[in-house]
Amino acid sequence: MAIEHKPGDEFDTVFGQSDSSELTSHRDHDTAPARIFKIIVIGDSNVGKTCLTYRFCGGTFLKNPEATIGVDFRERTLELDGESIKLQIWDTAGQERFRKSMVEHYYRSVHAVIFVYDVTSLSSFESVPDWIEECSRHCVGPLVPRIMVGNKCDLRDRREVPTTAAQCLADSYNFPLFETSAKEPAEKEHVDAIFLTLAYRLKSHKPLRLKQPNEGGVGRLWDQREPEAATCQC
Ligand SMILES: Nc1nc2c(ncn2[C@@H]2O[C@H](COP(=O)(O)OP(=O)(O)OP(=O)(O)O)[C@@H](O)[C@H]2O)c(=O)[nH]1
Repeated sequence: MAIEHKPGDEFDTVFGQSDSSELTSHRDHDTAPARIFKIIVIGDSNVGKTCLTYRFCGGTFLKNPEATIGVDFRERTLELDGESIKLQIWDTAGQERFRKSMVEHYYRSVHAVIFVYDVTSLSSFESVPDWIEECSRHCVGPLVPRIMVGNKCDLRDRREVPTTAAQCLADSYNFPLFETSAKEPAEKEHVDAIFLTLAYRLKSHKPLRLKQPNEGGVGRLWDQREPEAATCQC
């Protein structure tokens, strides 16, 4: 079941079934435990979920990633306004055969969802509503922040998904949209900023605006409203 979290909540028990001792780690400088947030990254196979999460948690572009089987976990602890926040990123498998036994685990007690598509693959973009529907089927409610990320923007000549179409779809769900590249070194800070935006959102539960480098309208105010039926007229 999705959790509505408020400032001051603690999430130490969220991963009660995990065997990771990291999850109970505490801040070095005092005794307050870091709040832990589970973020799942969802989307078709090959869109770059592993590379995006690796870029954020490892700082570099992962060359020759292998298809994710089940789930890979990555973590990064952030210091936000003096508070230690630990993001536990669940890099999920895009291939059905590698994910079907794990789906229930993906969505259990999730705090935020990132839907990834590949801007050079129209089919990966067209799959986004199916991923959103799967998410809804697993009772992830409107108070769980969700964002859409179009990856592989470095492949400018191969783009198949126009920003306008992506923005239209994102608007129909009231999700913020970001376009980036896990590969392009110049986008490193932007990848960080996307995850940071989520982290601030989770921490404060308040609307937050991320300024994009081009200010082209991609990346905007969060809107908690859940549309009754998402429709994209584009
Ligand atoms: N040009 C470019 N290639 C990328 C980018 N991100 C990932 N790739 C490549 O896309 C391919 C798939 O990347 P992954 O990160 O493994 O994709 P995935 O979505 O995790 O795939 P699954 O584990 O099968 O679900 C790899 O060959 C990556 O090198 C990017 O931003 N730009």
